[in-house]
Formats: sequence, structure tokens, C-alpha cells
Amino acid sequence: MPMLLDPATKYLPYPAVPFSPDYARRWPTQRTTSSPIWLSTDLRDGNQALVNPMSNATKLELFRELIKIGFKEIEVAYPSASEQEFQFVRSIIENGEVPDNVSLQVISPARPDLIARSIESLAGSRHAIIHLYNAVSPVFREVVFRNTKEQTIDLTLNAVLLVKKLTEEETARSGTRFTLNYCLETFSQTEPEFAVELGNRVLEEWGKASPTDKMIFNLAATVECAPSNHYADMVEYFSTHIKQRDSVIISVHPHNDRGTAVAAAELGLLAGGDRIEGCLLGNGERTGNVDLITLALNMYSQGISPGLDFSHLSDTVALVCRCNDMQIPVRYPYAGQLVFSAFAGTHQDAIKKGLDMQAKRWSEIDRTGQGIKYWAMPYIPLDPKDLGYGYENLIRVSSQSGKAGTAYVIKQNMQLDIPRRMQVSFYKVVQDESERTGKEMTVASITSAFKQTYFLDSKPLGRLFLHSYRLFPLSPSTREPSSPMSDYSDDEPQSLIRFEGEMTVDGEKRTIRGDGHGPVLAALDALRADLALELNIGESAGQTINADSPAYAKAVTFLEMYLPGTSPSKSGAGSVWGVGISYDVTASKCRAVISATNKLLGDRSLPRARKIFSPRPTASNVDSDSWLQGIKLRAGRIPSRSDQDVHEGDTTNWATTA
Ligand SMILES: CC(=O)SCCNC(=O)CCNC(=O)[C@H](O)C(C)(C)COP(=O)(O)OP(=O)(O)OC[C@H]1O[C@@H](n2cnc3c(N)ncnc32)[C@H](O)[C@@H]1OP(=O)(O)O
Ligand SMILES: CC(C)C(=O)C(=O)O
Repeated sequence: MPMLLDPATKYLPYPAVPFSPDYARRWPTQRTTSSPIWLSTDLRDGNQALVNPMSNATKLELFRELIKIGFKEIEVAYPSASEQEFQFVRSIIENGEVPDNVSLQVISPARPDLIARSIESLAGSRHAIIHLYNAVSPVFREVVFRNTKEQTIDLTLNAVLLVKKLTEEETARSGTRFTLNYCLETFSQTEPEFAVELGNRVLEEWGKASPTDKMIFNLAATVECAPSNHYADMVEYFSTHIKQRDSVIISVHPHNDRGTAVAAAELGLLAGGDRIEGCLLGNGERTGNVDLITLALNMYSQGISPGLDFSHLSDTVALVCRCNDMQIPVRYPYAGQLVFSAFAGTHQDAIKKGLDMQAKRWSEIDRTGQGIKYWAMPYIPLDPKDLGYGYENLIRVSSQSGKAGTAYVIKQNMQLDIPRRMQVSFYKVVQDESERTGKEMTVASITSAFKQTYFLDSKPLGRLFLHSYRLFPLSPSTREPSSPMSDYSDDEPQSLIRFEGEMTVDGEKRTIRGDGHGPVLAALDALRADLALELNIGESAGQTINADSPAYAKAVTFLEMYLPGTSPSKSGAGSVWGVGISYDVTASKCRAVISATNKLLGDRSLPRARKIFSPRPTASNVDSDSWLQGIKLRAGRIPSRSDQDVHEGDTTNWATTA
């Protein structure tokens, strides 16, 4: 059996950090309130871990991106590793690629020949950081170097002394100003007291750290082999025991072997860290370095400016992946394809409500100038727009989704605010389709299902199609068209009007007529009188789309209808919905009636036409001035006076959104 029943026989737990009994660790009560100094080691620690390390041209591309993002300290190479690495450093210095406010860092092992080569590579740069490292934990001392603690200290101090000498010579030669960054490689596995002892000896040997010219201690979790709280304890122990704390920058360098590098970095900052070394998207040896994008955006989402710009995150991600020949999972924090998408119904519902509420809240702030536009969105911790994403992928619909998600997609793409009960009804259509195909319902497929379901097209999709209609008032006594429609008002329920609709019914053109209090009831009466369809009205709702641009504003009517003898349940079962969209409110109502009727109709047979298309009313039955609402149902322009003339055979244009 490969896994042990008792792993304690093979693996040792991490040792506790020896805080004195009267010292309570402080990091658990701290809060991060400002961003750290960032160091990108993409071009060194990231690069050394690649299957195929980057060419210098690729490194330059990534270097430029790092500058664009805002890094002020960039580890650009391991110059002693190869001529190519050395030449990369030379080329960016000599070609003026390094802005004045950016410091280059290069790394060197504690070996004299390699230290000399590393310092040489930096000649002529304005400010450089020489990053000296050796592993100091027991296993490395014993296995790799076969050194005692004293020998380890000697090896380190000799290297520091050499760095000091060579950097001073280089400063005298080329003016380059140097900072020492001493890395205790495998710090997190080192005895804390020994780490501090070594640190203090290095500080002493360097001898010139001051509050205005600090030296850096890089506390590497070279291999992450304990929980993040242990790393924080280690950092706090070092930070509170090192001498000249005000002349020292504490840098944290977590790796991700346990998958908690980000947590380790965050706790390391609380524990005294001033600086973070890591890579974009967590590239690096084995499971990687700490991911600087996640760290920066974690801070950003807490209202702390990271000082790094990820406004075009998908471009940055694409570039980093290309340079590293690497991919990231779709669930990767902030950067993955799916991290700003909700598939689950209740999540979608909460997000939709959150967006609606936020739009209201923010527009109130715009109107009054009072308040702050806080982001308070269920399930989405950060506004995707801040990272250059839109909201189009926020809600994606599958068989796991609910009505709210479907309604959101329709709102986003057709601007239609579907009433709650209708959402239930349309959601069933979408869910059936999604279950049938076993696939995600895309925006295009949902939109197309909506148009199909509610017969929203310029061509007859259903058995009934309304080409045009006329409305004119009837005198109560004669029930004959008489007075001008301009006297008609929806506010006067007692005024009886006549609806005359020019239709295609099962492919045959015909006119239907009916009377009622208002256009909807008159249209229903026509369906009853001419097509023998008895229909009842349920709930209805109206909406205006493009309300802020009058020339393109459209009225939308949502109308629930049901057959007599059936009463719609609370969940909407037993009823159908229709949708009508038009530049004209009344036309939208009439269309909604026909849309719902088409759904109720099924394959029931309809009586033959008594009359094919009515003639234009003559002076004997109606005065031509009373043709008030008789407009062509044509989208794209506002009805004018001349539209009040009805033309036979007009095809309706069902443009649903402007
Ligand atoms: C944790 C980290 O990421 S640290 C950075 C690691 N990065 C790299 O190693 C990438 C670039 N490295 C290289 O190109 C090569 O390793 C070189 C050029 C630096 C050295 O190459 P080589 O001389 O062939 O040595 P090699 O690669 O086998 O390294 C092992 C030797 O270095 C020693 N060593 C390892 N780390 C250090 C150090 N920090 N200081 C001094 N010596 C060290 C080992 O003890 C071993 O010495 P030994 O040969 O006497 O037993
Ligand atoms: C040498 C240091 C900085 C390192 O890369 C590590 O320990 O992971």
C-alpha cells in the first residue's frame, strides 16, 4: 500500500516558533492597509522553471509588460547561468529599456566567480539590487553543503564581503548604486534563532545599512512545507529580532507547494513583511511562486491600491501565457475564464438582484451627488469592469440555472425586463432545451429561443400574424364608428372602441374585427368573433426600451393569457405569455395579444374567413378622420400623421431592439 497508515512514522510536523512566554504574536491582529514593495521575478525564478526558458526577445516583451503594469523592482536574470542571461541584462541597460524609476535585480549564489559575473552584468544601470543566496536550513547544510552552522555563516559572510567590495568598485567605475538583498534560502525550514543570528551577522558585515539606504532580507519559503500561520510566525520572529529593523526591508518569497502561497504572503505581510517577490500567474519552480496578480487584486478588492495596473487583465494573461508557453485553469483567481461567470441558479438570481439594486443605488448617487458607489455584489467580490472585462459572461445558462439567469441574459441582450411569472414560463423552455442538448445555452441560443417562443419576427412564425390594425371609437348607442380617436383615452374604460386587424391566419390573409373597452379587449373580441377563440387576460406589464433616446424608444407589452375554465397557477402553469414590441404603445399591446394567442392556439382548427381583408372604411361607416390609431406596424421610425393610412399587405418589421 503506497500511503502509510501512520504517516507520522515518515513525516515530521513543523516545529513551533520559539516566541518567549511573555511575547504574544501580533500578526493575527494586524491589518494590511497599504501595498508592499513588489518585486517580479518572472524573468528569473519564473524563467528558470520553464520547460523551455524564454529567448531574450521574449524576455524583453515580458519585461516591457512588467514595466507597463508598474513594477519598480524587477529580477531580470541569473547572469552567471549563461551568456544569454548575462547578455539580456546588458541589452536592457545598454538599449535604454530601464526607466529611471525602475531597479534591476539579479541573483547570484554565494560563489566568488559567479558573484563577480553577476555584478559585472549590472554595470551602468542607475540602481541595482544584488540578490545573494545560500540555503541555510539543516537539511541543506547537512546534505547539500555538508556544512556546520559556523561554516554556513562563514560562507555567507565571505560572499557578503565580496559583494561589498565588488559593488563599491563598480559604483566607483560606472556610478551604479547597489542594494544588497540577502536571501536565506529555505528560511522557513531553518531554526528561527539561527536565521536571526545569521541575519545579524550579515547586517554587521555589510555595515552600511541605514534608514535611507536599507538592505533587504529575503525570507524564502523555498519549499512551502507548513501552514501559512507558521510562515507568519517565522517572519514575525525574524522581524522582531533582527537588529536595526529601521534599516532593513523584509522581503517575503513564498512558494506554493501546499497551495497556500498567497495566504503565506498575506500573513507574511501582517507579520512584518515590507516587500513581496513573486511571479505573474504564479509561474515558478514545481507548484510555482506566489502569484502577484492574485495578491494585488486581493488588496484592490479591499480598497487598497496595489500600485500595479491590471486594467486589461485578459491581455496581460494572454501575454504571460504566451511568453511562458503555459496555460492557466479556467477557475484561476481573477484571471481564469470562468471566475466571473455564474452557472448556478441561486447565484444568478442573487447577482441579477445585486446588479439591479446597484444600478438603482448608483443612479441615485449620480442624481444627487451624495454617497459612494460601493461595490456590494453577491458572489462577485470585484467589479469585472475594473479589469477590463464586461458583464456579458457574468451569467451563463445551463441546466443548473434558474429563471433569473435566463431573464438576465434577455435583459442584457434584448433590454427586456421579463415579469417574474413570465420568467418562470420562459425558463422552462430554456431548461428543456438545455437538458435536451446537455449543453450550455449560449446568449445566441437563448435569444433565439425567446424570439421563437414569442413569435418575434418580421415573418409569420406562428399561425397568426398581425400586419396592421385600426382602432376607432364607437358611439355607445350605435356601436358604430363615430367620433375621432383623439378623444379616446386609456383612462376612460367606458369608451368602447373597435379593433380591425389585418392578419395572416394559417397562410390566408383576412380581417378580424371586434369591440371592447380598450385595444386589448377589442382585439380579444375580434379573435372571439372571427376565429372562435375565447381567451382570458391574466397579468400584464409594460416597459419602455431605449427610453433615453426618444427617436428609438420602443414600448414593450408582456401579456399573460389563458383559456376560460383554466386558471393560471401561482407558478404560471396553465397560462401562456405573449410579447409585443413596437414604437407605439397600442401596437405593442396588440402584438402581445397575437403573440400569446399563437401560443395558446396549438393545432386547434380555426373557422374559415368570412371575408378576406376589409375594404378601407367608407364615408358611410366611418369618417376618414376617425382613422386615428390605424398605423402601419413598422419599426425604425416614429408613426407620423401619414402613417395613419393603412396599406394592405404591409409586412411588419419586428426589430426587437434598436
Ligand atoms: C531556490 C532557487 O531557485 S535558487 C536559484 C536557482 N537557480 C538556478 O539554479 C538557475 C541557474 N543555475 C545554473 O545555471 C547553474 O546551477 C550554475 C551556473 C549557477 C552553477 O552551475 P554548476 O557550477 O554546474 O553547479 P550546479 O548547477 O551543479 O550546482 C550545484 C553546486 O552549487 C552549490 N550551491 C548551490 N547553491 C549555492 C549557493 N547559494 N551558493 C554557493 N554554492 C551553491 C552546490 O553545493 C553544488 O556544489 P558542489 O558542486 O560543490 O557540490
Ligand atoms: C533563492 C531564492 C530567492 C529562491 O528563489 C527560493 O528560495 O525560492
